[in-house]
Amino acid sequence: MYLLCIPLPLLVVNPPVALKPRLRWADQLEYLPQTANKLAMEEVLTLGLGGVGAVYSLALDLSKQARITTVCRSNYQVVKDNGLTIHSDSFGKFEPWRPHKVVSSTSSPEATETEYSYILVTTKALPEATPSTADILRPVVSKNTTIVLLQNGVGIEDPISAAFPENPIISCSVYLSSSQFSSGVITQTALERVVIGGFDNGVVNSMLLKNRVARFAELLRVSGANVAVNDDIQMERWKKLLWNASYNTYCTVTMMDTLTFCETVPNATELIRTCMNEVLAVSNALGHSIPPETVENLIKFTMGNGKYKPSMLLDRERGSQMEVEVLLGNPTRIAKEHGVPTPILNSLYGILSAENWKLRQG
Ligand SMILES: CC(C)(CO)C(=O)C(=O)O
Repeated sequence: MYLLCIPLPLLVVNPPVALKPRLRWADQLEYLPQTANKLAMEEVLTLGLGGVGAVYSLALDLSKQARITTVCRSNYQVVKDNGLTIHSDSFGKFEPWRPHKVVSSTSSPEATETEYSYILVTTKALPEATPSTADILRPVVSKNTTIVLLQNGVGIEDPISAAFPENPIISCSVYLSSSQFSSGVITQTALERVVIGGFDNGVVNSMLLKNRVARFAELLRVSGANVAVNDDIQMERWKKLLWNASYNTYCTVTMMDTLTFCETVPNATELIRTCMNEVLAVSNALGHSIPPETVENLIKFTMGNGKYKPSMLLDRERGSQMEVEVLLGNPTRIAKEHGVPTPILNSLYGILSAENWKLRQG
């Protein structure tokens, strides 16, 4: 059993950034229906029903204020016939849990007949994959849809925002120890925490975005989820990247869980620390203020905890594509644009890109 609890320094929510100028009355009125509809049933579509997708779909369902349609691919038949078995330390045991509707694709008539207020994207973030996530979403995104990204990495919002500039996007930093070890059976142990915030693309009205974030947070909170709202969600994403760009990558290269890597590789701590400091330097160059002691706190915490297999290692073991672009490719490109040297991240990017290529060859 692999357990991981995320240390407090990683979870501490920053104080809100400076208040934005107040909207005029007329602008506020325009968005009043969002508040007036507060208790209306939300139509929610979940793309991807693995560990993260299943647990947060269940959570939204438990709010009794959301009707869940799920798009399933590999587990479509199993979920359609039997529902999902979910054993969740946070939300309880469900044998089975059934979404309102199960569909096999976003373009199927059963999927497109509904207008969704929220679409949850919980698939792996693979910007290089075809069809792109934006293309998969296109048939089900309508004028009033808010797109919620529950994915790892940085820069993940850009392609979605480019495809749907008028739709609010909620970006989420998810800490969830949950996996689908066999088709349709999901296990989630102690860790459950999500930090959410609006993605400001300069097009979507900021009051509308704030309302959509608040409503989504409320839905999760009602169900008992551990949710926090942070206006500086990008800082949260970079903070999480400290862990993902170091432990995910070294554990995957060595095919070792965190503890085995730390205990058997003589310079493990030095490797992790250098990697985290590179991520910190890029994040500083972007103007995010992650406390520097976060690095040592994360190392101390991870070394003092049990064996844990990061998601990237699980992907490699399954022979699936790994999130190399969003955990390493985007950060190294951003580093380059800002003149920040990242030799360790660059070399991990090269090595893991090669591994991804080999996985694609089968
Ligand atoms: C934080 C953690 C460990 C679980 O959500 C993760 O992001 C991963 O395994 O990739």
